[in-house]
Amino acid sequence: METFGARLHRAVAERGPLCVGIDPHPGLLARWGLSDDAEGLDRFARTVVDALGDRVAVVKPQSAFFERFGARGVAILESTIRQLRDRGALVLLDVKRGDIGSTVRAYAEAYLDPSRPLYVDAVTASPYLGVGSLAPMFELAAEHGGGVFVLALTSNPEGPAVQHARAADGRSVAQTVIDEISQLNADAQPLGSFGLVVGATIGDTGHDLSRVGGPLLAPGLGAQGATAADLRTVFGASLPAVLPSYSREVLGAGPDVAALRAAADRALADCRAVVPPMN
Ligand SMILES: O=C(O)c1cc(=O)[nH]c(=O)n1[C@@H]1O[C@H](COP(=O)(O)O)[C@@H](O)[C@H]1O
Repeated sequence: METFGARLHRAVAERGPLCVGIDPHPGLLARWGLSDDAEGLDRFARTVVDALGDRVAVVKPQSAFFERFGARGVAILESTIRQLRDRGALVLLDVKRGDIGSTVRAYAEAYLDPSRPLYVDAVTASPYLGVGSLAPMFELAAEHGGGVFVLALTSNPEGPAVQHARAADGRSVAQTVIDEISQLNADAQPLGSFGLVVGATIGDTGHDLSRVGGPLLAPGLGAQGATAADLRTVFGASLPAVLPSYSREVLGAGPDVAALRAAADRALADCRAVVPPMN
């Protein structure tokens, strides 16, 4: 079985270092001339799949925008995931799950067990109930070749109050998360399956990402104000592991399929200029 890290490494080599999010904000639905209902959501998601599913390495549906429409929205999420996988994109479901371990086990089954309807290649998870509480996710990911991206240093301005706080041993809370995830990737080649989320907006915070061994998802580009050039400041020597992620910046070019493709191509060109090939 090929690990998620190996599959991601290959996808980025073939398609380039880019993740595009599917975040159907009500404002974007309106700009695309779509209704703010399940039908509009379905059309939006299908358009993104048609435009980008066969060319972008990773597509990241944001679950919240599908859950807004209840069972119909989740059914559309299921079919969006299938369509993306059929077109060869890796699907990273942005759900930012985190809970006590026994409940995390159920989340892990929902997203990382290949027999389940919402099965995806990888999910986002929150470690702020303790990294150890996510163990069932790590176990199921390892068992089935999936991936988990754990929040470390998030792109929002509220993040540092929690993430930069000092743990008992003097490290920042985020650094403890970074170090624990690094251990999970020990010896993984060519890339570990356990990633971290580090916002492109955060500047140089002095955190040590040099031993992570897995992918570094970098949201916050475009709509939140960061540019590809900012990745240099945030990631320094760890740039080869960075997977830049854009949502509104690319989606705003729709609904025209050619315009969406051109926006993704521009984003990819900006990222290629900064992010060297993965080691
Ligand atoms: O895990 C994420 O993807 C994430 C982490 C983070 O620190 N900041 C962040 O913006 N995100 C997600 O990345 C997407 C950013 O969207 P845009 O600001 O439109 O590019 C949203 O779906 C956020 O939920």
